[in-house]
Amino acid sequence: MTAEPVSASFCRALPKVELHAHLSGSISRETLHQIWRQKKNEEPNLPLEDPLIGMPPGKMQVDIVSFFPLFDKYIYSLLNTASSIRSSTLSVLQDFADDGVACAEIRTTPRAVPSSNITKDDYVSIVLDTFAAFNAEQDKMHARLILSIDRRNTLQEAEHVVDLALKYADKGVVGVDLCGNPLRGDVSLFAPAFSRARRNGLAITLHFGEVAESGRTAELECLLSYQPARIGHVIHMAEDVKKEIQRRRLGLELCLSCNVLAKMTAGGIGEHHFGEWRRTECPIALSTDDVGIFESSLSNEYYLAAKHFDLSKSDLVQLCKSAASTIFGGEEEGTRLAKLLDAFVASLSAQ
Ligand SMILES: CNc1ncnc2c1ncn2[C@@H]1O[C@H](COP(=O)(O)O)[C@@H](O)[C@H]1O
Repeated sequence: MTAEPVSASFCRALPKVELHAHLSGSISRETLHQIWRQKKNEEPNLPLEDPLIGMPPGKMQVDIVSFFPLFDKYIYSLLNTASSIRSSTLSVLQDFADDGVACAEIRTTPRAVPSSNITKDDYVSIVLDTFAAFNAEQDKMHARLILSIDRRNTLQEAEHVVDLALKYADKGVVGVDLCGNPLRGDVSLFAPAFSRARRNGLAITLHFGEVAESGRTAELECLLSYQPARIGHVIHMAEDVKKEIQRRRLGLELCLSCNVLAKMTAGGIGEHHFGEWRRTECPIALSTDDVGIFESSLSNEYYLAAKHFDLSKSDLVQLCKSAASTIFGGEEEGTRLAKLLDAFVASLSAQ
């Protein structure tokens, strides 16, 4: 591989693996705008502001407190019909594929839309049908689904998410996640739900230590007792917890721009904890979290990592391999990714 510095086009061409992306947070501003325009045509008195004005591209200032209400108060009001859920899902998949993502495990929280007679089950089925149609149409990117339990859920709601994940496991659901506002909820409630998910073969990923308040050892030990294969963000925690993560070699889904822009970490990209974790044996999957909001694509995340941590082209290929080693999508998909990465390296050497 050439020793030239990493370029943006190299990062785009790299066959990448996206393992931590929230579906509704990954919708581009332009797609939200189009959905808004269509609704506004149908309903001129629509009380919602144009997303290009309400969430101005390149000028959004969000922190962990102002971030979550964006979904409940705004984005979900736009995604309230089967057709808007379908078209936004398709645009997210297309955007990841266009960015050179070869494998995407995208998560979403089952959401009922009573005004359109959409149950949580219908929602998952609409999303999965869109994934299936996308996967069938092209061979560049394979998309799988992870269902999220929201920290605000009751145990009964969490059990329903697990029911849906099991019901649709043979249609592309590969795991269960715990997400939502880290300043809310009691994660210990969900033990029976995660235990059932695991007993039935679903892989588990958990948002982990996103803010100091959710980084207390009691909470993190509880989360580790759910036997996650991967954990996301992994910012705030005591040294003993870090050691346990390393002992288990958990897969780490790390989101550079999201954490810096939402001020979940102190300092800039160069101070991100990616620098610390990359010296351990835990596989790392650089991920975008919510590219629709933070506006940094996965290839840009790789570019930023190269720039701020002095990584070479072969370091980035290794990073992709490390992400591929921690997918939930199974051995066959792992082999496909390994071949893609080998072919990518071979094509560079041939140049
Ligand atoms: C800082 N990053 C984050 N931390 C925790 N939860 C997050 C998140 N970003 C997004 N979500 C969760 O994902 C939902 C939107 O996508 P879906 O409707 O599920 O597809 C948000 O409502 C929130 O619960």
